[in-house]
Amino acid sequence: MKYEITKIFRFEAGHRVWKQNLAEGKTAVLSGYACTDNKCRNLHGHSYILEVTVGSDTLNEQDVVVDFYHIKNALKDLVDNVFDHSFIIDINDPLYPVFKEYFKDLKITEVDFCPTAEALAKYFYDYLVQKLKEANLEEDIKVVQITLWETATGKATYKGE
Ligand SMILES: Nc1nc2c(c(=O)[nH]1)N=C([C@H](O)[C@H](O)COP(=O)(O)OP(=O)(O)OP(=O)(O)O)CN2
Repeated sequence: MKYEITKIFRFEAGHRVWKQNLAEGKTAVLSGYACTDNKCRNLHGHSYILEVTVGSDTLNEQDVVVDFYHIKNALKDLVDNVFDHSFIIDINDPLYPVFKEYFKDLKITEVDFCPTAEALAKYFYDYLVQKLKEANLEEDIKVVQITLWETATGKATYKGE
């Protein structure tokens, strides 16, 4: 892409990485199979920072890829009304039925994957691609990448195909 623009969103949300298993799997060798405290299985929260990068090889008649305003509004409902101040839970999480029963009056965002930064980045990517398709803009504007900062020291990026 000759031109790329990035819009940043912020939201607060809780989650738990129920699949975390630091003592098992091929990558556990990196820590010497030492860690058994899977702390991210606990219910915890993040001040997420979402970086949305879209691009084009040409500028439109207003000399922009797309106005930041439109990118903001394409994701505003999802970020502010769905994710912000919610608890993100995988419907495959063994605790999901308990959440459904006891927290039905609270804001829960249901997803069909373990809500890691990587998987959430792909979720936002797919959502924006679909929005652009619905607006017949998929040829004009490409989603270049989505980066999701989970903590000040950890982020994940999804770039699609
Ligand atoms: N590859 C991934 N690893 C981890 C993810 C993730 O989304 N992708 N998520 C988590 C947890 O949600 C966790 O809250 C963040 O973990 P971590 O970086 O270990 O947090 P710390 O506060 O301990 O970070 P330090 O800066 O190293 O103190 C876990 N892993």
